[in-house]
Amino acid sequence: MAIEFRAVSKRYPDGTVAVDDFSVLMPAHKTTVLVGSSGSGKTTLLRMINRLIEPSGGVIAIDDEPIAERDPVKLRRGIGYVLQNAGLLPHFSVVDNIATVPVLNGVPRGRARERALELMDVVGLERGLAKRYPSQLSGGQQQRVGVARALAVDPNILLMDEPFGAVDPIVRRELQTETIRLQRELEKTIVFVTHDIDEAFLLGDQVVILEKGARIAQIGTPEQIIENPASDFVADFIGVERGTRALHAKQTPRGTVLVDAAGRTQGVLVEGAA
Ligand SMILES: Nc1ncnc2c1ncn2[C@@H]1O[C@H](COP(=O)(O)OP(=O)(O)OP(=O)(O)O)[C@@H](O)[C@H]1O
Repeated sequence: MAIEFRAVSKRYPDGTVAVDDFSVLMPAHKTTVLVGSSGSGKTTLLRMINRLIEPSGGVIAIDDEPIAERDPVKLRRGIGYVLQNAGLLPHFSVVDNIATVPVLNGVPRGRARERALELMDVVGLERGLAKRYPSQLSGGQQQRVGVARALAVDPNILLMDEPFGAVDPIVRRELQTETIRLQRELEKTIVFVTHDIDEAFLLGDQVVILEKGARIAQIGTPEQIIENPASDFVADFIGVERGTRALHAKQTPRGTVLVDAAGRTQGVLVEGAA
């Protein structure tokens, strides 16, 4: 399902303009990443898709149907939502956390639990963890439960708000890889919020770089943005002159290698490839 923002704005009651005239098409079955610094309006954009926040102006449409005309509860049934701290219910076991929403929707408990176990397989959680409580899981495992729970209603759309912000870098990398695998297998339309540009480039088919007021600094594939940053702001934000993206060629007896700004060799230059 494609999601389209048409001239959407959001002004909070205190006068803060969090989103100012935002228009973007998020294609079906692709991952769109919203990336920007703190306060740029990413979460506001995301939460307008499932109507946890109502826009002050403009239209948001899913497959061309404006969501303002849809019943919010029914709308949310088709949309999975994953949050940074996983948002699990502390007194519910893993399996019941995953099964909660289907049970609320009327699926018999036994059937919902069965499906929850299947979803544990999908997100790479051992079924042996099913009876544990969230506090008995690692941060990475909790996040996987959060993803399984979001998938439990079999949504076409998955909203992910900094889902891996609170886990350590190694687990984060694992979860990122899992997200790419899940996307390939399940073909959901994913909207992913992060302030980490590397995560954005890794996961995004389409990356939207935001400035304050959710103004679009650049939108494109990771390749388009890296190869042709639209402004000094974007060049600076994506770090074209720093870290792993600032590569220079170094000659070695066996050929040319590429070295990043920190002096680490990142790879070998293969002439004529790609
Ligand atoms: N309920 C609210 N009332 C007033 N202002 C708000 C409210 N919620 C968010 N804002 C403001 O709107 C702007 C955008 O906030 P939002 O949470 O969407 O940004 P964000 O890019 O997700 O930030 P972060 O990365 O820190 O989560 C900020 O200036 C924020 O202070």
